Amino acid sequence: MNTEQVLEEFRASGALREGHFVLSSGLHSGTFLQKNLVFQYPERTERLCKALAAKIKEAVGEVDLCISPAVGGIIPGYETARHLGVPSMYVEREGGSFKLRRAFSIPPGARIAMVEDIVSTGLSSRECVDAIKAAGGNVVVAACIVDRSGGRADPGAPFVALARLDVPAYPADQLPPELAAIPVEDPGSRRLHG
Ligand SMILES: O=P(O)(O)OC[C@H]1O[C@H](OP(=O)(O)OP(=O)(O)O)[C@H](O)[C@@H]1O
Ligand SMILES: O=C(O)c1cc(=O)[nH]c(=O)[nH]1
Ligand SMILES: [Mg+2]
Repeated sequence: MNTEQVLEEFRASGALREGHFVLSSGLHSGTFLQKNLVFQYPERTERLCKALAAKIKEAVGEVDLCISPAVGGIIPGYETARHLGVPSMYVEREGGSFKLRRAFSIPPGARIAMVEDIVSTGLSSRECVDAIKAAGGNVVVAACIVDRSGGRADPGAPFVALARLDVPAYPADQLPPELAAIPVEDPGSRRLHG
């Protein structure tokens, strides 16, 4: 699957949103990939994650386990794991930082694929990779459906993206006037329990 085919799944789901969004990182953008609108469709999710699983295998060979950052990573992590024929776990925020909870435990020596939905700055991916390492895991690849950083993000492990875009994002005090004129939405979960 190439970037245009991935974007077509987002467009057809109404998931390619224009407006004024504050991103997980705190940066602002006029474009938001509302992946949950794609993941509500099992067949679209299957197509995307089957392709991501193949790309992971091509890049690093067999893995033993997928681990994703909640909330957005849970569905693509599970579906990618299904195509890789391995288990799927997730980390979730506890007091602001990602932890492996729910009695999940990492088998010794497991080769782990960290599976993220969208990468913007790479911060959430790095936090997830760090949480996996803190739980004793070996992350051999950081994979995502869409990297919107133009390849500049560093997720903290060898990086595989199914699609790659370069979408502008701005600090709050450097907004272009056309963006500043639009009311802001905060669609993610990072600040939900603040
Ligand atoms: O590369 P970054 O700059 O970290 O941005 C990408 C992250 O932002 C979103 O998560 P968010 O924290 O908004 O919550 P969600 O997973 O519940 O959507 C998305 O799911 C990624 O995890
Ligand atoms: O950076 C983010 O928080 C982000 C960007 C995006 O396009 N989609 C998303 O779910 N999160
Ligand atoms: Mg997320």
